[in-house]
Amino acid sequence: MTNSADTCPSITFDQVSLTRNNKCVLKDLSLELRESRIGLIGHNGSGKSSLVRLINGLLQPDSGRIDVHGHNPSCGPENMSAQVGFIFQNPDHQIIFPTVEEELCFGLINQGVSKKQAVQQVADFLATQQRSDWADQAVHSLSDGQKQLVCIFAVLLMNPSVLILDEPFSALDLPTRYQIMDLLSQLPQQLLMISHELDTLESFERIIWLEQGQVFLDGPPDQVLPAYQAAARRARGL
Ligand SMILES: Nc1ncnc2c1ncn2[C@@H]1O[C@H](COP(=O)(O)OP(=O)(O)OP(=O)(O)O)[C@@H](O)[C@H]1O
Repeated sequence: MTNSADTCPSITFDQVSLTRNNKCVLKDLSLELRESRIGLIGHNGSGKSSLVRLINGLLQPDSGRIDVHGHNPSCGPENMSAQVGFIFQNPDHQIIFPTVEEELCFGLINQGVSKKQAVQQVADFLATQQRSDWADQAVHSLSDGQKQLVCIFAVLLMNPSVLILDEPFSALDLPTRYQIMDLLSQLPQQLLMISHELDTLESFERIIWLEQGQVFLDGPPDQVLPAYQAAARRARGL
């Protein structure tokens, strides 16, 4: 994935702590995120998904301050949807409506666009993606990769300034993964991506490795990714 922008407005975490189920998940975390392509890695349970859910207000911190391009996510996910687009691992957790057109219109209508205008915007957008034939399709008739594309399209139609992807490739075959990586690489938005597939992060500008809710290593991919792989091998006694 190539970088499509230099630096972005900042996402700032200032001494943020988060507890879930009486367990400290993030500890006094301070981060300044300005790069346009940032990867988040770390073992299961290290706090990656929790961290990104703080950015769009799906979770609220116990203490500390978060600023997302000048917006405070304490206003909740509905109010952050214009700033932050969130793409989950499993598209079935995101898709609500029976047809692609209805699914894509939903966010726009929520933003106050009239139904007629939303339908037109969706048609125009699908045309730019050479997917006009998808409008009337039943979402359940699409493959997992195509459903993931629908989720990405739905988010892009809202034109957020930040895109968060939480393991977006785990259910996809290689050609579909490459297709989506190609699409993402061309976007002007700031992009934060959690991935266990390290090759998808190789061209990012910055990789943050979380361990037990704290930053273990933070730097360019050619430093952080090999260190992470070496640690994983050591942990397996290899
Ligand atoms: N829905 C939840 N309710 C309560 N606690 C949760 C929930 N999800 C996660 N946690 C807690 O938060 C901790 C961090 O989880 P999180 O999902 O942020 O980690 P992660 O690094 O994204 O893991 P993974 O790579 O497995 O997705 C977990 O160890 C767990 O204790």
